[in-house]
Amino acid sequence: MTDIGIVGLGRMGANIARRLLRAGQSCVVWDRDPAAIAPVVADGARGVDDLDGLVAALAPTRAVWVMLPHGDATEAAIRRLGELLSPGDIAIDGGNTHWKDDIRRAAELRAKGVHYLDIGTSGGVWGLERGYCLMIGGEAGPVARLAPIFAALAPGRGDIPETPRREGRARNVEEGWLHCGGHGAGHLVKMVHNGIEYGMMQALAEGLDLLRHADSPELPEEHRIEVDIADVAEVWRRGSVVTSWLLDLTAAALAEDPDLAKYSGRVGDSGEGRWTVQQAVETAVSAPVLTAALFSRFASRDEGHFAGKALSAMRHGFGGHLEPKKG
Ligand SMILES: O=C(CO)[C@H](O)[C@H](O)COP(=O)(O)O
Repeated sequence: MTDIGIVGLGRMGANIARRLLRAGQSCVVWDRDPAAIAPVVADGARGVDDLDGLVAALAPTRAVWVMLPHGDATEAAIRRLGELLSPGDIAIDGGNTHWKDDIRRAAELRAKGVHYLDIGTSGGVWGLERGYCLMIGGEAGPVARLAPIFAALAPGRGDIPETPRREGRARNVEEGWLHCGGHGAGHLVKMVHNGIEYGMMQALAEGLDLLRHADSPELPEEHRIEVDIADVAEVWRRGSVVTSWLLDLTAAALAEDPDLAKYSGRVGDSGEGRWTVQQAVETAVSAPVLTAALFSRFASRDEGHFAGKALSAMRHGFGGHLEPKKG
């Protein structure tokens, strides 16, 4: 494999470049922030000043991996790559783009003979050490060409036991990378992965919240139980049915501070949960857990809290119940 280009050296892109460099793959890297380029160059990449320079520095046939926030930044980079790349080259979007955008872009790039792959990339800030789970959409040819890149980025088999009765299926899946289907399939699978992530996170958070409040003054005294949720999260990591990486991360955070005081309780979102719920509506598939998890994030923001005010107004209206104005 010749050099690969990496565009965007944020939390994900820089470590993707580093993991490839560690595997012996040469990389040409660019970020619009020059300060982000230098540390990756120090780790062995070749830095360039702009996207044009990146494409010029790569030998045909090229592969350029864009790892930018979804939306305008990614769209602009892919559009410019469409102008710069030559027939046979491959443009990759490894971010969290909506899969419908992939279908449109792939058609636009195909008209110029440029291949396009959408790659859902999971592993977060731990990917450098643990590897990245890759969910790939696009034509089989470019996927096969980049197989060594995917193998280097993926976690590998590790110590995960083999799933019985998988004989005859693609081995690379067990190493952590999957060609999910045609254009858009990679980001579709990643979108739903993130929707599931919301649901799992929400379930853990609600369960721990219940235990944290098991000594609530709402309960009669003889029913109040004090629970150390940092220890509960830790013990659940060991052989329980709910073991998971999300639980590992939760246990680590609770060990540091059982009150999680550095967080406000306001939970953001980057869009994939919303798209998952939209997908559920468009396909008439019932997804109540994923939807509730998304809506719970919205509620966490307490912006205006108008619904609560409306409820109080109705309670006041029909029952004379008075609720004090928030202080
Ligand atoms: O893709 C990811 C994890 O798989 C990203 O961390 C993403 O930001 C998570 O989604 P959100 O920001 O909406 O919680």
